[in-house]
Amino acid sequence: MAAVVHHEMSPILKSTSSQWVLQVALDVPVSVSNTGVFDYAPCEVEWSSPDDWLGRAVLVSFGRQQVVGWVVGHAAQTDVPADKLKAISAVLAFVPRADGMWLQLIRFMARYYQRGLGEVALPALPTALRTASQFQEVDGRLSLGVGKQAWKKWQAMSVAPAPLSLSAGLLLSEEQERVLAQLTQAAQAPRQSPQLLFGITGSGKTEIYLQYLAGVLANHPDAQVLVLVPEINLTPQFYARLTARFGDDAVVSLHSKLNESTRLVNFWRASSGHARVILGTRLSILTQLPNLAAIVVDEEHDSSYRQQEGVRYSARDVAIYRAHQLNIPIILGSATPSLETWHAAQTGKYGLHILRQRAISGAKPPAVQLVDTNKTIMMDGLSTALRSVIDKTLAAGKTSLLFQNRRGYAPVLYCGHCGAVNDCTACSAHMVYHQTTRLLHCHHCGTQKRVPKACASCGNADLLPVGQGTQRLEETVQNHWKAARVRRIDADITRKKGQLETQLADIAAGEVDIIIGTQMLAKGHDWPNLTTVGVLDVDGGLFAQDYRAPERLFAQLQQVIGRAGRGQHAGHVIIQTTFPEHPLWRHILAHDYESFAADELAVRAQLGLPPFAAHALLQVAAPRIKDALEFANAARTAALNIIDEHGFDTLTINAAVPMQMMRKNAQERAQLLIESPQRSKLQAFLPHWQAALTQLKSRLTWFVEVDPAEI
Ligand SMILES: Nc1ncnc2c1ncn2[C@@H]1O[C@H](COP(=O)(O)OP(=O)(O)OP(=O)(O)O)[C@@H](O)[C@H]1O
Ligand SMILES: [Zn+2]
Repeated sequence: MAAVVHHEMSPILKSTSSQWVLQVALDVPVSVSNTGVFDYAPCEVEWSSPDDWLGRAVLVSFGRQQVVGWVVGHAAQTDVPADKLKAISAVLAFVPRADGMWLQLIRFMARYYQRGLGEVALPALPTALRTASQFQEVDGRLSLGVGKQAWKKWQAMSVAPAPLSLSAGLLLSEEQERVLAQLTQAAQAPRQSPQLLFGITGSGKTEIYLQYLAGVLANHPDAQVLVLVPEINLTPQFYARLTARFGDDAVVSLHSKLNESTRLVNFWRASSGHARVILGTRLSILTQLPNLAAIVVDEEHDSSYRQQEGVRYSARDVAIYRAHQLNIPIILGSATPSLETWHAAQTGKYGLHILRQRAISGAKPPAVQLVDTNKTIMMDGLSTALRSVIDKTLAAGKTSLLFQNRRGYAPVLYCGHCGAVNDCTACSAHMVYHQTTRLLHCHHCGTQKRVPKACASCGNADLLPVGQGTQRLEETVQNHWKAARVRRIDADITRKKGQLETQLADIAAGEVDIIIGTQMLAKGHDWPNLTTVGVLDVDGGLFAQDYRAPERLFAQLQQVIGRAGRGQHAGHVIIQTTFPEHPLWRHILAHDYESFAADELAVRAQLGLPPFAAHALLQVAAPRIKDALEFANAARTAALNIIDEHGFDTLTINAAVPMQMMRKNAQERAQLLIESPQRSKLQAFLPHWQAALTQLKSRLTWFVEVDPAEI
């Protein structure tokens, strides 16, 4: 395993002539350069072999700017004329050198997701390290701008892999013990395969991860382990459990809400091999970890693992590749596995380990009751049954959670006179009325505007907020239960620094009676005092168009239901619905993921949808839909030509169509879906198509998403 060394600040050296050129990956879109790799001459360094350059972060001039890049290869020749070939400006010793495995990972991602190497590789660095202007020349040496203090702090740290200070784990239940033994056994196999830990909510998966990882870390004094969680707001609780078990010095977290200085130090600690336990959100899967020995992906089904900007990848899938590449164990944990993972476990491709009971003895899955809102008197969205359960919960000194997956006050501001609603001018969407800011917000493009005094169409001054969001629910609840301590948790409160932390701390301290929250709250949290959950207004999800909608809704409901009754006290869940006959409820009432998954997989198999097929989706955006469709149709013709020429016979090229939400951010969007029952056929086709698309030389924005989240 690699030793940990501290880097000196690197000298800036002038160029020399050389027999070979270096290939440097830069973060430019694929529409500019298919590969994202550019040739440079080496600058003068103490190393003699071109191999010594591999994996170094460097500063180079590109156009009129200095930019940061990675050296990913070298070659004997270049097409760049000698007088045009520029030399590398400096080697950035602030970035630990990447090893061959990491370069291979980046290559795999670029190929699989059809993007440039630099587009994949550069986001692996904290912003301060990939921004050329942050590097300043002082006395012939490079110094870091904003990161200077962080660098000093890191330089003062011990360079060796951090020692663990291990605390004893909990005494495992029989079931946990058995699963831990199975996982340990699986880790002995000569060829590792992913292991699915399918455990109901509250079954003690986290404790198993901790004890499993303790074993891995004890095996080797340098070993590093990576724990992925889907959401930043899950990191504080998880971090606390990790540091309590492994010691403060051994654990770092990596996510985008850290301040730049902490982010830098944590990045150095992780990428140098110093930190032993790395807790991160999806972006951390790109971090170089020289001694990586095991990976855990918690809530593996969660859609937050999909990167939706820039290179669109699934961090879960990249984690699986990374484990495969290094032949190290990977555990995928979930109470509601993704159907892809479940299918792989059913067919024996992945190991399967099941926890059917709650970890705390006596704790049971909560009783779930459906309330037919057609047949009951509703008061401000709350049924009589729900109100009376909340009354009882309050009287018992316990906590209730109301799940309302829509933030803001009301989703529509409606003119009672002419029926006009307030729509976003840039998106095909209504603007949501927010009472806290007294503004209309577009949840798609972020536009905000003042609430109009009167209807723009007819002048009527009486505009009505219609429908319910979390803010309105908060108001209703507080009016109804005047003495109750009510807290709302949704994405809006996270904008104020520290507010989320305070709210979560209040809840954990048992100082909250009624919690109102969106899906942000639904997962992962462990509050023993929470006994009652009310689910409001999820009917929209029953009839959504996307084929993954039932899977998402089932997972979301299982998660939110799973927050109730985790301690010694029985839980009670009330779901309000206008469609009590919908088949999904049968599985929910029975807490039966397996029957749900079997039904859903049968549908997918019949329709030839993932995991029984692979998808790639072209998305095109233009000011006018006509132009977007024109490009998508040209892309379709190009695809058909490639199939004619190369004979990729199993591919289906669908028609180019406007996207379901056509307008967004003042752009109109079209899409084109390509399907194949065999992933390898689709993968073989994509590079040809990507090259053809680049040839179309359009100024429109377009990209291809491999394994798209939604179609
Ligand atoms: N062996 C054990 N003995 C006693 N308590 C345990 C044991 N294992 C876990 N617990 C406790 O049970 C509760 C639930 O465990 P944990 O949060 O790990 O469940 P989980 O399976 O990760 O749940 P979820 O999927 O809902 O997040 C926690 O309070 C945890 O401390
Ligand atoms: Zn908008």
